[in-house]
Amino acid sequence: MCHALLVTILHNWNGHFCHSLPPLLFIFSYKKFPFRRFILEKQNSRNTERGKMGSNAKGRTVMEVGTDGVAIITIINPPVNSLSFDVLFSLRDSYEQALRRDDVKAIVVTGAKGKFSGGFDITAFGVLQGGKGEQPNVRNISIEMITDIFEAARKPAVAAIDGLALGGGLEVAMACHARISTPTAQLGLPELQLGIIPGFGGTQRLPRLVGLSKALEMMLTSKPIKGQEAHSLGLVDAIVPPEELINTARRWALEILERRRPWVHSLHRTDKLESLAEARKIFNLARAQAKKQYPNLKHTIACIDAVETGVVSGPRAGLWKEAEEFQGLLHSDTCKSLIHIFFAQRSTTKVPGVTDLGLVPRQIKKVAIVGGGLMGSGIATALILSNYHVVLKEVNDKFLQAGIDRVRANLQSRVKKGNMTNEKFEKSISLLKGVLNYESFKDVDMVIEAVIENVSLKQQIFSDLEKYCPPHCMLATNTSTIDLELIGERIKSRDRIIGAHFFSPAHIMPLLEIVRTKHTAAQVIVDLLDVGKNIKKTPVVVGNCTGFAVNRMFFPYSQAAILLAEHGVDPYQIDRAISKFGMPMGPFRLCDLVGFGVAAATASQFVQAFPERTYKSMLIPLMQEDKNAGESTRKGFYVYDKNRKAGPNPELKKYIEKARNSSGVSVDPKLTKLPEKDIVEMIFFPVVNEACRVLAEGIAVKAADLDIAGVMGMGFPSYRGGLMFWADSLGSNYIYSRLEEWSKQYGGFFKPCGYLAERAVQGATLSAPGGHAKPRM
Ligand SMILES: C[C@H](O)CC(=O)SCCNC(=O)CCNC(=O)[C@H](O)C(C)(C)COP(=O)(O)OP(=O)(O)OC[C@H]1O[C@@H](n2cnc3c(N)ncnc32)[C@H](O)[C@@H]1OP(=O)(O)O
Repeated sequence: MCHALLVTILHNWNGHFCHSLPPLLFIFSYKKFPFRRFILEKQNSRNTERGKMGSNAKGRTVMEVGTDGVAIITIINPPVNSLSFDVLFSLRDSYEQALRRDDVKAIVVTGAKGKFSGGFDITAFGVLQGGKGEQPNVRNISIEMITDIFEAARKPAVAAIDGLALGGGLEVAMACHARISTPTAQLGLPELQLGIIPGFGGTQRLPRLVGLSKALEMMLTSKPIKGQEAHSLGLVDAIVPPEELINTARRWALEILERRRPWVHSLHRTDKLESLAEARKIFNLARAQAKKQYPNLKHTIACIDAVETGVVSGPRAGLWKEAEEFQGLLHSDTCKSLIHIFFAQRSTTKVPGVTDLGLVPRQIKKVAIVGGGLMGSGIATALILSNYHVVLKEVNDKFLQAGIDRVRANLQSRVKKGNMTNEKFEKSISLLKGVLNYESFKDVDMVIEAVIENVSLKQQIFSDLEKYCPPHCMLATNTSTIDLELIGERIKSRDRIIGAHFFSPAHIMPLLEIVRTKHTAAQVIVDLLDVGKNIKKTPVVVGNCTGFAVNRMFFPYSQAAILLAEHGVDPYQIDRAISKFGMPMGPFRLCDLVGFGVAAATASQFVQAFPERTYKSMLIPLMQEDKNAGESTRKGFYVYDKNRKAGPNPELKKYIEKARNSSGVSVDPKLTKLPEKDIVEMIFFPVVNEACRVLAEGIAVKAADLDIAGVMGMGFPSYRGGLMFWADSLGSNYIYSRLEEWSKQYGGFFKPCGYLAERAVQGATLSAPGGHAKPRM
């Protein structure tokens, strides 16, 4: 649990997006519209293109014309009806056919299987990002297709939205002349979470439908809204239950044709736009907030710029500006990193040798938790929020009541913030039962032990669990560091033992580190993956070792900072450089937050496990002796006022001096003027080095899992793609040579591992598969 508290704050501060877009009679002219030419060329070479367009290049639309003269165009591209190039070409073809046919009077656009569309096909971003030859340009789709064909159509079109209309999906819907939605459909422009801005006219149409402030909020936060709210904002025109969706939409389309409903071109509405003076104020405020909250990100500002251009110079100019910004952002490191994170997050549940065996997760109905402390009560909260029955066990009434009170407080804080109804509160809390013995464990499907980090206590608990729980019951521990083999030493059914390492507060933090030993049954891993999904966590499956993946990778983070401070780097400069890099806070501020007690205990575990590469310093023990123990004592590397505002500790220099003498090191004049870039590298390259070891030993299945673990567990900036993705952007050779150079000057702490050395010699990336040990099972 060493990083439990740390991780909470980190994540909350991270601010990453883990995890917030003319009625002309159109006569098509082949010569005038290069996009048409592009499409035809693409169609001719479609077979070759298929390979390039990513795995989703199987999409299409189908059109059915009813006796009422309404053409229903349905987008079909499972699983989320994303807009692959195939779908876009086919949508255009269907539209053109509908416009040409005399028996078609009006159009309804919808998505198959209850989903309108999840937006542009993210697997096809690679095609847009280029390669050789002519590449499709989003401007062609946005202006020549969506605006000049769809919105300008001389037959009315209505979007029938169920499930989701996100990104390009909502943008297509906004180009229709009306939108009908189900109440629970999700509508949004989440493009910024991918490092781009909406590119199919979203920056122009959304503000004209919902007003500037709401549109900016929706785009900058990437958060979707539900159909009901979309209706109250004017984004959709009517709300109906799913079974009435298509019929209402087709009737609505005919009523537009008969002029009984307005024929609205969103791009040309102005009634929702604020006055120019008011708009300027909104833009200035949004820019100031974006710069403060996301200082390293350009695309937030680009989004505001595109909206502003449309408001100041008209929507057509806005569309051009949007397309220009989109095209530029596509090639940015931020976009590439965030797209990597998008897929990496979804791939953590694909575990070779486990999830490919055809195992079906068993139903887990009732879960027991041993220990009602901060972690146990957080885990209980997460479970009851997702409708699991929970038995919470403590050793006496007082502790039990405190645990239950903590669960109640966790839920109440949701009610206070308006995120939970009283009814849901009552329902959730009714699922929790407090107990003082193992009686109620006889019919549980899973137990999570969440007591203090004491090996013999845990061993005793697991012996008891084996006695009292049914034979199918999964036996999980929430330990953050202790070897699972040791915990299960006294029991027979070791195949049921698994680590369920939650990060505090467990009901909020998104990461679940699932630890398997070589005995853990694949079925048990599949079961826990399913529980993780149900309680909305991102699981990362890792092997068993001291600190597992997250804590182990990051132990050199604070050690490197202390090493640098002892060699003469100003600690506050280190924290500033690391925060600027994008971490929620620097290592010294973090240490204060976690508390010196936890920091020292964790450090000692790593010193024991990896003595050759831990930097041993007296700095923390010396400060602890004088009751400087971090934020809880209002004195640590910083001093804290009563509002928890941190300021430099004037005595810190003295302690560093003492620690330096005790380590026998001296100030290195070179380091006293260390540039920020070097500070970042000297702190993070040892972390990369340890991550390489984790990979080489098969503790992690793939580098992308470590990227997700670092982003969700430690607050590593997602817009840098995670630790290994970022490292690969610098090159294995560069990292190796720098570590080698520092290890000669400052010792074994920096010594590059064999895996890194090998990759450097080969000129290979650190993330490339192969060459490392089989996953540990
Ligand atoms: C020009 C335009 O303005 C640009 C754009 O439109 S960019 C795209 C904007 N759209 C988005 O950002 C939406 C991204 N998707 C999501 O947020 C979520 O996937 C979702 C809300 C649609 C569905 O969530 P959920 O039901 O939990 O399923 P989830 O596991 O995320 O996705 C299911 C599968 O669909 C894939 N998928 C989801 N959205 C996709 C998309 N837009 N393109 C391609 N694949 C997509 C996922 O990768 C996943 O594939 P997998 O099963 O092989 O791992």
